[in-house]
Amino acid sequence: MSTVMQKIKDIEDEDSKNKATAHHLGLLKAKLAKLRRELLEPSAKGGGGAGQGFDVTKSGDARVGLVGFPSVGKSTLLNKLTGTFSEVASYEFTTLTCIPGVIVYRGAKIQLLDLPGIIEGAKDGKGRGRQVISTARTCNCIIIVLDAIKPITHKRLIEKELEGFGIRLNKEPPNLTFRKKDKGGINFTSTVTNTHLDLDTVKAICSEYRMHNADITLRYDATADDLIDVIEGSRIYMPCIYAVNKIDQITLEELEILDKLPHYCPVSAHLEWNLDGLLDKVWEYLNLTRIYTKPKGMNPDYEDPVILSSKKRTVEDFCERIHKDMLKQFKYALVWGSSAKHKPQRVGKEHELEDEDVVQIIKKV
Ligand SMILES: Nc1nc2c(ncn2[C@@H]2O[C@H](COP(=O)(O)OP(=O)(O)OP(=O)(O)O)[C@@H](O)[C@H]2O)c(=O)[nH]1
Ligand SMILES: [K+]
Ligand SMILES: [Mg+2]
Repeated sequence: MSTVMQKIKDIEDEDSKNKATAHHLGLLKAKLAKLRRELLEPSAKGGGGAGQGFDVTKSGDARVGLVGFPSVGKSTLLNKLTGTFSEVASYEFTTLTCIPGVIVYRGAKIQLLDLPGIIEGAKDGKGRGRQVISTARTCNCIIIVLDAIKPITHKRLIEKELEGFGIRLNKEPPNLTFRKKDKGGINFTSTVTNTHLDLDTVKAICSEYRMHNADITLRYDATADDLIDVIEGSRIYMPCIYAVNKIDQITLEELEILDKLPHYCPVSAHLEWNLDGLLDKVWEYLNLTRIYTKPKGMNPDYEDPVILSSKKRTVEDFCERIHKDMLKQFKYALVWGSSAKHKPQRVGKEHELEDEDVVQIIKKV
């Protein structure tokens, strides 16, 4: 283990010397990604254990995790948002395990996870860091909690810990294809101008993975890291909100600056300031789809929507959530709402639903 850690450090040192050429840098990045994976694989010995999260059952329609340095106010936030009890104290590492709570918001049940504080080096096995970040990987959205009176550099440190564990924040999966072949060498094409990658760099990265025959097509200005992410796989792309807590401790001028930053949400958990704003943002970032069911001849049930994710929201997904045999009996559906062209529109099971649509399923007789 220590040798892997040492290798990582050596590469990071070499990287920071910044003398390397683009393709050499690409090679270093690939080596680094491979070593990190080695470190996180279950076979790895010692160093805080493998990438196993806390054993908390998933429940509800979505899972949101609170991640941050110690004593930034994660537990205070959980208590105020969910009414669940998690111990709060002025000393660091008060929370030692994962404490779940539930928020019912706009008819959706959102599981909120309070997690132990992480420190720099968490991804490499310091403290309970790996367990925390493994659990974070199971979330649909992460709230990075920052302390308004602590240095702003903390944000970047937390991001690096999550990135080191394959979590990509507020980022779309790279729009590039990588196809392994049996022969033909490295074939690199791009539909746009590339400022980061050239054939040499791509070849250096591929050779590190012992891949000498592959078709690589870029559809945007991808970086070496993006290519490595695609080759490595198992990356998780997740929305992230930066909740800057303890704003009762800063000036109005400072608050105005924070308020303008993208993905930021200033709050005071203790004084319950802007918790509604935070919930609104969580809702926005989760991008859930509420579907109201309308039984034949009756009004829609607006109290208890079926909650679908933004990626799985066809009529078929809806049917599967209602009853396992629903699809067998499915004839067509009537849809009212923003996804419908008429009121109602008759649709098949491939139809994509929108938030707050009303659906009536017509069964075969
Ligand atoms: N001034 C101020 N203090 C706060 C606020 N929220 C939390 N605190 C205080 O910050 C300290 C740490 O709060 P916790 O909720 O225990 O923080 P945590 O992030 O869960 O800490 P660990 O579990 O140790 O990682 C406590 O003394 C809280 O009372 C806030 O909005 N304003
Ligand atoms: K604490
Ligand atoms: Mg805590």
